[in-house]
Parts: sequence; C-alpha cells; structure tokens
Amino acid sequence: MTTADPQAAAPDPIRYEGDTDGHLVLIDQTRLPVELVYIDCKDVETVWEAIKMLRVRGAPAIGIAAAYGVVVGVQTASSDSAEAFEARFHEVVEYLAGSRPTAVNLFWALDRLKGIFAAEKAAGKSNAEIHAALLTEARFIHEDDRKVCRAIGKHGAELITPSAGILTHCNAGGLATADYGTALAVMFTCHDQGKNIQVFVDETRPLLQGSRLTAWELMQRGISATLICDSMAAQVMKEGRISAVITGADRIAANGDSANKIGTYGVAVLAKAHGIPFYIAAPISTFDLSLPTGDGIPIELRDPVEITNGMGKQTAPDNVQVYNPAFDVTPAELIAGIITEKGVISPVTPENVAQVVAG
Ligand SMILES: CSC[C@H]1O[C@H](OP(=O)(O)O)[C@H](O)[C@@H]1O
Repeated sequence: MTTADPQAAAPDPIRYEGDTDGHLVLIDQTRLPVELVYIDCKDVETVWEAIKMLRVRGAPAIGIAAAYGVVVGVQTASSDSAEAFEARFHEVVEYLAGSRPTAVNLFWALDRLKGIFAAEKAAGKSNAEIHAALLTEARFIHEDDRKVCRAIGKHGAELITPSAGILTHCNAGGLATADYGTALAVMFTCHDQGKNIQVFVDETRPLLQGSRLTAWELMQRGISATLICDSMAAQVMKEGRISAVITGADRIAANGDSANKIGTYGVAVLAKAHGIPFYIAAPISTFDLSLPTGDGIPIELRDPVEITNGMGKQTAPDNVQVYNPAFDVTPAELIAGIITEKGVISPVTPENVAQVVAG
C-alpha cells in the first residue's frame, strides 16, 4: 500500500479501482489494529454490509463509500433500458440510505448523485454517460474530502498551543474520511508544526474506535498517544493534563447541536465543568440545516451484542436488558467552536452556523 501524500501516513480507507465496471476496495476497520485487511466490494450488498458493520465508518468515509456503492450497484442494469437503469439507480440509493441513519454525509452524498442523475437524464444522456457521470461525482466527493480535511487541520491547529494536552473520543481520523481526518487532522497538523502535543485517547466503548483506530493512527505518525478508559476522562481533566477536547461529528443541526459517538456529550459536560474548551471538527457536508436543533437527529440503536459480547467475549448475563445508542447529541452551548474547512464557527450560534455553512 503506497500513500500518495506524505501527510497520509495511515493507508487510505477507501479506493475505487477501474472504470464504471470497476469496484470499491475498503480497509476492514473491524480487523484493525491487529490486521490490515482489504475487502473488494463488487456488489452493492457488500458495500451496505461494510457500512452497517463499521468495516468502513466515520461520516465522510460513509458518504464516499456510498457514492461508489451506487456506481457499483447500477452495474447490473447498465445494459438495460433507460427506465430499468433509472429504477435500479433509485433502488440502490434507497438501499444504501437504509444502512445507518445518523451520519448525514451518507444522505448528502446520495443526494449529490441523485442530482447528477437527474441532470444527465434531463440532458438526454445514455445509461453509459450517466454511469460515467456518477463515477466522476463519486471521485470528486472522494478527492475533495482530502482537501477539506487539510483545511480543517489548518484552522484547528491555530487554536492549539505548543505542548497542549488534547483529549479525543472515538475516531475522527484518516480512517473516518478520505484521509487525514477531521479532529485528528488538527492533531496531525499540530504535530507537523512541531507543537509537541500530547493526545489522550478515550478507548470509546463499546466498539473501541479510540483504542483500535485513533491510537493506531496517532502512533503511525509518531504522535504521543495515551490510551484511557472512557471513565478516566474526568480524572485526566482534573489532573490538569487536558487543555482542549476535540472530537468529530456525524450530523450538526442548524443551531450547532452536534451528534457524535456515544459518550461525546458526557465528555463535553466534563470539559465545561473543568473550564476546558470543547471543539467539534467537521466538514460543511456534516451540517444538516434542515434540522433547527439536535432534537431531530436520528440516533442509531445498535445490536446489544456489541455490549454483552464486545470483541467476541461474553461479559454480561444471557438475556440481560441492553440499551445501545451509537450516538449522542452535544448541545451548542457546550461547544467552544466548530472547526470547518471554511474556518472556526465560534460562538456556536444559529447565525454564525448559517454564515459559515451557507455563506
Ligand atoms: C469524521 S466523522 C467520525 C465520527 O464517526 C464515528 O462514528 P462511527 O464510528 O459509528 O461511524 C464517530 O462518531 C466519529 O466521531
């Protein structure tokens, strides 16, 4: 695996190989950090399952994978009539939309492709021309995210002082995006600027994206990473080790309320209690201005087995009742700033969100 960009030390989580008859190649993130395994996605069912089971995960990465999933999915109808090809397109889009409900990038990417399809159809294009346009759009979404991540890193690094202690939750790294990440983009940029940051990584139960993925990405780049249990966040804040908290997001409402991995809201409350700024790092594509507040953000409920048999070991009684929301929503008043590719939204108000996102 070679990386095209020296900044992308972690391998790209997503590759598309070939033309409209090609296929998607994903890192199976459920196997990290012990094994680096790639899966070939040659049909839309494989892409759907990869998103559902978090083999590919993270809001931008889900959007990119879904965009390529549409390109792969319509291959079965590319030689059919225009009507059948269109019907298959909408069938594939709806199927992928049902994989996970919270990360708005999934729907943002699918909507982008629906717009492309409609425009190409209106122009009287053939199945093959429409298919090629869908692939072009998927590739644009993929490549544009690389630039977006670096811009987020640049804006966020301006907030961080040398030798800062930063706490993060879950994984908002290169593995959650095209490469380079959102929250971790800030840390990677600080490192490249010689700021000597110390990162404290919440392991992030139940699926351990922090210990399995974030710690791995940071260590790949030679950045100081200290793994802690989620329950230790308050203690490291109390000990004065943390000067800023930065996490990613999966969907941000018009007032700045932000959905992110379960546990993020609690970290934001702890940060407030300790007078520590809590930042969200996210691209404009993660904002959902159709929602006035975070109350409308759909929260994914996942299989109880992720808690009772985490990573394959039973750690709870048979038939125990389980509640397993995959995300929670941090209210805007707990967020010091939202770091986007267009700059930092602060204070986080509906007016400032609108100005940056729609501006
Ligand atoms: C850059 S978005 C990362 C975001 O996505 C993660 O959720 P999941 O691992 O379930 O896809 C988590 O909320 C991260 O902050």
